[in-house]
Amino acid sequence: MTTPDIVLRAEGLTKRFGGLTAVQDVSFEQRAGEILAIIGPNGAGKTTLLNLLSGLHRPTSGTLHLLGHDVSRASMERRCHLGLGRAFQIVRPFPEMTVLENVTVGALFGKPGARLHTAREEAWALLERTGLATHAHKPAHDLNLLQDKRLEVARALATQPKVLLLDEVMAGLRPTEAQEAVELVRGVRDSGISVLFIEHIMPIVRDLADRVVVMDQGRVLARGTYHEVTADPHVIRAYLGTELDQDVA
Ligand SMILES: Nc1ncnc2c1ncn2[C@@H]1O[C@H](COP(=O)(O)OP(=O)(O)OP(=O)(O)O)[C@@H](O)[C@H]1O
Repeated sequence: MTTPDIVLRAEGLTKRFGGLTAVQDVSFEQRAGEILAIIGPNGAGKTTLLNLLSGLHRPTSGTLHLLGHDVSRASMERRCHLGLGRAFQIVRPFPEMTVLENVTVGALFGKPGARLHTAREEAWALLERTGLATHAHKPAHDLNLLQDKRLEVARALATQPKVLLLDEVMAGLRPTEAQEAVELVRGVRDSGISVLFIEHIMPIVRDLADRVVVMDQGRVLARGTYHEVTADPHVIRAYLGTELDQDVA
């Protein structure tokens, strides 16, 4: 099956928690092969939006299409099987299992009916690709932070996504490690997977994103290329200034 031109289409997505509207009337499209960044100040609703995309939350209103399928009310499993993968900011592998076993679980989860030996072969290939092959037989709790993040990306890739959601996976990395992680994400995109990521570190957004959606107080404040949104006076007022001073180098 060919991948549609638009992999994600959110229309009027809204999420209320009691009296608080965390995400309000958010609409955007992600094109196939695109790296799309979601940025905005603390509390802007970025994580809630990602939770609406992955299926952790159901929207109060609005719709979401994934690869042409209406998944507005679909479970996380259904979205995963349709081609959505997610790596979390707080890395949560199974700590006692080896790195290889952790990725194998991802490969089994992503494909109902997958055979164990096929899943293990796929897991090996992903460990090579994410630079973790030499750590394959270590328990996951022995990895350092960068390796943990590589493992999280490998586990998400093991579900064979067409769209990968990344939630601040660069957080806490040293500058050289962040650059390695940037290369990893570029490699993921170059393999044909569309990537949507939340990030606070602006140089990473500049280096990675084809387009940027800026959120503020639950709404979309601006969208465009990095240079377009960072020149937008509304974005500068609501978010930038201090953020632009941060650097990964
Ligand atoms: N499960 C929940 N129940 C109630 N309120 C929530 C819940 N999740 C998020 N919120 C609220 O929704 C708003 C948006 O939060 P969210 O975590 O989505 O923002 P964010 O842009 O990801 O922030 P940060 O950059 O700090 O992670 C905040 O006011 C937050 O307190």
